[in-house]
Amino acid sequence: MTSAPIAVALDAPDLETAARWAALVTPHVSTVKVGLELYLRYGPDVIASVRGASGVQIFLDLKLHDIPNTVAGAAKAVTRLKPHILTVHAAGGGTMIRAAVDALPNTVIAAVTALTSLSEADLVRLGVRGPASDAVRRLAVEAVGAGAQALVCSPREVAAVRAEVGPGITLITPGVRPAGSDTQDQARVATPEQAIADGADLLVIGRPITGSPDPGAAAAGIAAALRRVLSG
Ligand SMILES: O=C(O)c1cc(=O)[nH]c(=O)n1[C@@H]1O[C@H](COP(=O)(O)O)[C@@H](O)[C@H]1O
Repeated sequence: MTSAPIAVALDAPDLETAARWAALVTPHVSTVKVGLELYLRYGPDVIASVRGASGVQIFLDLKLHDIPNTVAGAAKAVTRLKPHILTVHAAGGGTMIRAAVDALPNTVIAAVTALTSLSEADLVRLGVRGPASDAVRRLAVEAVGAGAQALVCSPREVAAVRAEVGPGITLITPGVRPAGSDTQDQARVATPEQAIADGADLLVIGRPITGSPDPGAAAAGIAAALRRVLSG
């Protein structure tokens, strides 16, 4: 059975917990995501701990956002970790995104458009013109034009982004919540089934899995639901 297109966000306070979660979910999912919490506490060694002996893909979510020269240097600094995916903020602009793409040719550079924790009203207050989906599409066009092979957006915009960028770009959606589960600090959310039906290629899911008493079973349950959508 192939693993489901899910990146489990290992947002853990300690390495032991992250490695335990990774071991429990990797039979069911394609990818595990290491973000700022783990990386800033433990540094690059965290990657080997969560990768373990499995063939799971590593999504390194550092959301780089700086001038092009600094982003290029930061991207080169993680080369030896061989991440499958590395995030940068699309708002850093095309030249910055291109710098990351050129610095890490064997890694998929994923441009984060508008954080899923921001509501439509938040975005307007921050000066974003028009609906979120328009802003996300503008950022997506900029990022793809600069060579980004993947985009991070909310599942609410994924269909509009797909229509804009076509089939060749990997669309990654956080802000995913199984029906009835707490949205917590996420604002622009949808269910896993809806995200996949609307064209997402990889779902980032953290607390609905890692906050469960049995993260392995939670991952297996969502993976089975996705398989039903994908085969239907
Ligand atoms: O780049 C990301 O992965 C990301 C972008 C975004 O817009 N929203 C977002 O939630 N994320 C990440 O996705 C994960 C979502 O976790 P949960 O809200 O626990 O499912 C976290 O690790 C976030 O850092």
